[in-house]
Amino acid sequence: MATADKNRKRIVIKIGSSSLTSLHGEISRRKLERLVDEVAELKDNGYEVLLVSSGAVAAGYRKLGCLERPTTLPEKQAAASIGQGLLMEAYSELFLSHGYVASQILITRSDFSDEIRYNNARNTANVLLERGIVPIVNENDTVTVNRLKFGDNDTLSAKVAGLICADMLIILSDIDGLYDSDPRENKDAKLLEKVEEITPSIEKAAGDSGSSVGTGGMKSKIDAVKIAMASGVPTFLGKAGVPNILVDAVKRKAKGTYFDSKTKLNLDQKRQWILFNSGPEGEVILKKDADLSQLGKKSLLPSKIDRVIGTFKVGSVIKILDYEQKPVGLGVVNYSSTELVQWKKEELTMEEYPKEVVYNEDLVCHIEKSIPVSV
Ligand SMILES: Nc1ncnc2c1ncn2[C@@H]1O[C@H](COP(=O)(O)OP(=O)(O)O)[C@@H](O)[C@H]1O
Ligand SMILES: N[C@@H](CCC(=O)OP(=O)(O)O)C(=O)O
Repeated sequence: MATADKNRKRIVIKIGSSSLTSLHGEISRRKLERLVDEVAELKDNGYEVLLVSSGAVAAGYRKLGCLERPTTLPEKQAAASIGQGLLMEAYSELFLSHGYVASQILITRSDFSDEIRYNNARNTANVLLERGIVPIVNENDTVTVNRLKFGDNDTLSAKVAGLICADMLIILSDIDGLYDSDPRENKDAKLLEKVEEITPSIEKAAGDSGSSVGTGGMKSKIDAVKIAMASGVPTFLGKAGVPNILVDAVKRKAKGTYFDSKTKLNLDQKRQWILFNSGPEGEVILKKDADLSQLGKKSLLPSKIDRVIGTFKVGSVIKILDYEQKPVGLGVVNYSSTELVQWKKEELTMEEYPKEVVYNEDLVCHIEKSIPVSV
């Protein structure tokens, strides 16, 4: 996908809590320094870099008076409130020592489910990147509620990489890539150097748990990779702290796992927003004879709708279900649920409907089962 300045490659780097902390779960200055040195080297080589950094909770919990990383949401939020400032202070100082300015962007899931705020976030990031700043993104932990959290920064980093049309997403973790089974449980686990498709066996290999300081584990990294792949962003997963890992990763020489989509879904930004961020509000069920092969080629016509479920307004994102209620698409609807229900009752003819139910350009369809949808 194209970036704003074609000559400058755009890289998003995600670093997890476990790669920024000491054995006791507190932020390690040495690890932070090493990361910033490497990011600065990429900047020196002409790359635009956006960093998605975890670590707010880790940086703050001791000062909150907790002996260990807290587990309750209010305590984590309070720790993040202390730690985020400290983390940014350290990043700003370290980047300045290389002659680069760092900036902070805090995002919640609800910022991304609002299309206007989503687009604003892109505009802000674009200005910062084009002016040589290093934006540092984290979830706005202090205000998010469990139900509406990204929860882990892996998913957030993939959504941000799609948002700014990154040329590459680099996920740095405490492990040197994806293995064919959890290396903690199987010492013979093998590193997968190249992955073109997230198959069920890869999902199984990733399991579901992470380390004691990270929240995501390998599962959330694979979910993130699916989003990045669908958005056309090649992704690398490797170990933080390995010398030259960032420069080598962009040259495709680093040890780790490279994820390159074979299917090239390359969703445009509107469709990325619909699929990964919008949060559908209602559903329409298609008629039995609706030709599903036309979905995605043409706009969705009122005559294809059998039933309307739930309440939605003009401009909401709705799920499109086939006759057997299997999801076949998502799209921005041009009518409210009240209008659609009423008009169906009145048996309006096609000519009496002023427009299609969902325009083709506002519709994502044939959603591969493997892609996590924002529902
Ligand atoms: N198939 C797998 N390949 C690699 N790591 C795995 C796999 N399954 C589980 N893991 C575990 O996932 C951990 C990385 O996740 P996590 O601790 O959340 O990292 P981070 O803090 O970097 O987000 C690894 O340390 C590893 O123990
Ligand atoms: N937003 C949280 C990060 C959540 C988290 O732990 O993420 P990760 O380490 O990437 O699994 C923080 O800054 O502490």
